[in-house]
Amino acid sequence: MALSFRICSSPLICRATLSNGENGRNHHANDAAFIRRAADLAEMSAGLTSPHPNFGCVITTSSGKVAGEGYLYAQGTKPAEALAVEAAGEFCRGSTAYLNMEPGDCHGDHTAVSALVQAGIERVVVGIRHPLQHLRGSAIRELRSQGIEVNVLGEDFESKVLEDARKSCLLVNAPLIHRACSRVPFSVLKYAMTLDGKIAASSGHAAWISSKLSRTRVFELRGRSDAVIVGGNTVRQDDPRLTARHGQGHTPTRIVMTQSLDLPEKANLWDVSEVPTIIVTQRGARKSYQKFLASKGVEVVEFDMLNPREVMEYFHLRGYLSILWECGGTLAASAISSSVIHKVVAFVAPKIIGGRNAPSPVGDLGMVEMTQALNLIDVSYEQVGPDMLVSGFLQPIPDLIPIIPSEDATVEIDPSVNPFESSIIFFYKTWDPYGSFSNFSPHPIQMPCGGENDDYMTWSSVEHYYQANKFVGVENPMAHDCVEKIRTARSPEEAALIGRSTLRQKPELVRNDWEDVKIEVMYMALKCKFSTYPHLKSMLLSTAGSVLVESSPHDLFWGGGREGEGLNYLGRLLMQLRSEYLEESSVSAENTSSA
Ligand SMILES: NC(=O)C1=CN([C@@H]2O[C@H](COP(=O)(O)OP(=O)(O)OC[C@H]3O[C@@H](n4cnc5c(N)ncnc54)[C@H](OP(=O)(O)O)[C@@H]3O)[C@@H](O)[C@H]2O)C=CC1
Ligand SMILES: Nc1c(N[C@@H]2O[C@H](COP(=O)(O)O)[C@@H](O)[C@H]2O)[nH]c(=O)[nH]c1=O
Repeated sequence: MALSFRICSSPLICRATLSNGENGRNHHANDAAFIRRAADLAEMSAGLTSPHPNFGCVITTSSGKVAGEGYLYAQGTKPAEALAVEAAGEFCRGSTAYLNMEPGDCHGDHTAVSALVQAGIERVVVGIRHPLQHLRGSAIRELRSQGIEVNVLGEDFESKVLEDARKSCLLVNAPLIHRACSRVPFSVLKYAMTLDGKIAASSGHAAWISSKLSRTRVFELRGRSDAVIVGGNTVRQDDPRLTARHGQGHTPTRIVMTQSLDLPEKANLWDVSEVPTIIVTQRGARKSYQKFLASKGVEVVEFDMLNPREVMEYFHLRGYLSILWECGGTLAASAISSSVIHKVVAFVAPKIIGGRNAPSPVGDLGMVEMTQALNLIDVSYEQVGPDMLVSGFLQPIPDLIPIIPSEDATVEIDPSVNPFESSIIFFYKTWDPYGSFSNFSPHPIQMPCGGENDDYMTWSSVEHYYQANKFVGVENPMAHDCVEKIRTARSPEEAALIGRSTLRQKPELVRNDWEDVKIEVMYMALKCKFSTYPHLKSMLLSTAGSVLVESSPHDLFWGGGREGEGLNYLGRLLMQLRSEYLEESSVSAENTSSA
């Protein structure tokens, strides 16, 4: 909803003009289908290039026909948006572009945004905002500043079918989202298991549990990972190659975690002619053997604390986005306990191997009751040849809902605020540190009575004035009574109670234009309050640069809501007032210096 209002002389009759934007559209099903298509396109480079931000773009004409598509092949190649614009040609004009993720123009590169603008795209639908904070929101703001209508799923319009489409956008960039929200790469634990829960025979022999088809899927999984990691014991037992076997495209680095460095002189992994191998080990382990490995071109990295989290934080710093854990149960248990595993992929083969000591996929987690079991979420089941592929998440993909409500509008109101750098000042109850910002604070205000004469009326609080205005100007004696009852209410809470209950029980007493004017009414009351009390005005000015959020968990219009899903209009109006005061003081400072 785009809202513009002009500042009027008297609040009682001022109108705010609502320009209803795209919310009226009910193309949700179409939007969802094309966003899902964009997410599918974004996947196209997986396995071909090193994991990177995955972008897909679908351009559709006003009649809903696909005019052009594109996806980002690899970092530094032509953006998906530019490719789709090229493919759509003159059909771009007046059309809609669907993006699984906000364009990632970075370091001054505006190729994606300018491609859409110059092509004459009229509307852009975005699955998710860019997860990386330094990029988040800038392309959306740039597109809007060029007059393009931009809808962000989950922020501008809600619906179940769109929620599913949005989920596909989160999934296709899970590694990037995790990079934005944590200091470890996105990790998938993958294993093949017999029906009786073994990952090898009691002898340690494991070739093969899963079918050829399943192992082809594993090669794909490896291809979309930056690295594959195993424990020392798996190297000793299997002498694995851990390659993607696809002949072209991306080959993941192979990592071995070993405390003892007790590894064989000869191993497939020491052949680094095509794929690098990195050994991560305890500091000081077997120095001579380290030299031997180095002579083979195998990189050795030492850790004081060799544990999965330290190792993952290290590879996060090396820019790895996605790791495939193909280790045995011992290391798997350690990785799960360190909560570095986000997703589990298990190939269950219809085989029985038995063996009391045969190894299982996950070693000791210290759990003794079934109620302690870790439940996977978003579990999916797929038959792959004779095997059953069960995959699910141990940790949900962070949802990226703005950490502040209405982040775009916030930046528009007060450009000095960076939604992700600035502090956020929450206020709600009058006894909070910034409780005086609340409408319930006991600061009487003098407001014009409206009409010809310049009479003023005293209201005990902003809340009294705001609630009474719901019923002002309604030709009904009951409405007049209501205004009087609210005006004389002994507390702001009482005034709010009368106003809210009357609005619910007797809607016919509410003025017709209330939805149009309520923001203006509130603005004028706040302007009066902060102009009347200098200490309140200086308190407001002292918050410069911070985001102000009324942390009401249930008032999703004036408040910010529990997870920032509220519109936070009270916070917005206070930030707008603050900007105006700051503007006034900088203008008067200039005048005095030039005088
Ligand atoms: N079916 C399947 O999908 C798979 C089956 N397997 C099978 O599983 C068996 C190997 O399982 P497992 O013995 O559990 O081997 P792991 O792959 O779990 O390796 C365990 C070794 O990892 C090293 N390590 C380094 N840091 C840690 C840590 N923080 N916590 C735990 N271990 C650490 C140690 O090596 P070190 O001793 O050198 O110090 C440890 O002995 C083999 O038979 C193999 O065939 C293995 C992988 C997949
Ligand atoms: N046995 C077994 C798996 N074992 C895993 O695969 C590794 C061998 O990989 P490579 O040397 O590239 O063929 C081995 O070390 C272990 O990590 N994987 C599976 O998908 N299915 C199976 O049945």
